[in-house]
Amino acid sequence: MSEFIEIQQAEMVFSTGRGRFHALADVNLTIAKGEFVTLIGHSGCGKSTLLNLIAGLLLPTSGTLLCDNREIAKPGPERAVVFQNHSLLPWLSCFDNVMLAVERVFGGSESKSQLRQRTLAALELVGMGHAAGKRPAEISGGMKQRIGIARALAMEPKVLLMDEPFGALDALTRAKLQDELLAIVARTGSTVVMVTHDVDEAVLLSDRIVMMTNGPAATIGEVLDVGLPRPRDRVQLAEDPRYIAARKAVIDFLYTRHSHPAAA
Ligand SMILES: Nc1ncnc2c1ncn2[C@@H]1O[C@H](COP(=O)(O)OP(=O)(O)OP(=O)(O)O)[C@@H](O)[C@H]1O
Repeated sequence: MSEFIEIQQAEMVFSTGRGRFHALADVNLTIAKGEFVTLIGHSGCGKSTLLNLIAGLLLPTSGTLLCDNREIAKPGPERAVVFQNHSLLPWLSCFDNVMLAVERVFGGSESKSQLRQRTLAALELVGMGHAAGKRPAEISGGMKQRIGIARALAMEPKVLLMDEPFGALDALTRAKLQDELLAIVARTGSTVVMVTHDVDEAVLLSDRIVMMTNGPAATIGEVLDVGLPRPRDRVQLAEDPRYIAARKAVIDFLYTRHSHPAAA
């Protein structure tokens, strides 16, 4: 597989009221097209900072980030982001929330009816066609996250960037959306980079798990090749020795070798 996202010697230093804060140092990572990569690490280690660098929402203090051989200099529709808190516009219907993004990307080249078709197709993809006319306040948290994912997928991004997309959901809704995401990614072949705190989520979804050390100057400690065949079934995996071994490797990294300073 070809290298699609390349992160070379990325470093992030924030200027704060109390001086400079060295968040990330020496981050090197390449992600192939169609790969599903999760970033895992303790709270505050810099997962969101790294995701925001890939999104172009932040620029590195030094180092280079490339997407499809182009330097990442600002946000772009080829790198769609799904946040933990859906970020839907409350005064617009679900349909219009998705349509807004579709218009931004395809409005210059497609007719209104093509744009509407794209919007509906994205809502159907996440099983939300029936809620098209509802406002965000009228649907559940899990449904809002689905709309956020539909909005991102509707832009046909080269890369889907997800920052703890299921973090605010109850365990059952979370499991359902994880399964749906697996099915969607299998269908679309999307490249995904996702931040999570959840070891099981990381093992279930990822091709590779990027494990980050604690900050300041956090970096990539290890990268685990999950190597489980797809399609993946959470019930069967629960007893699969390869799943158990992958889970243990991440837990060892997080709680034995890099336990959180606050918990030590
Ligand atoms: N804009 C900013 N200015 C100053 N410091 C920042 C800024 N953004 C992040 N930081 C600091 O950089 C470090 C990494 O933050 P980041 O949000 O990337 O961590 P995280 O691993 O995503 O955390 P969590 O899992 O709790 O969401 C933290 O110490 C944070 O306080």
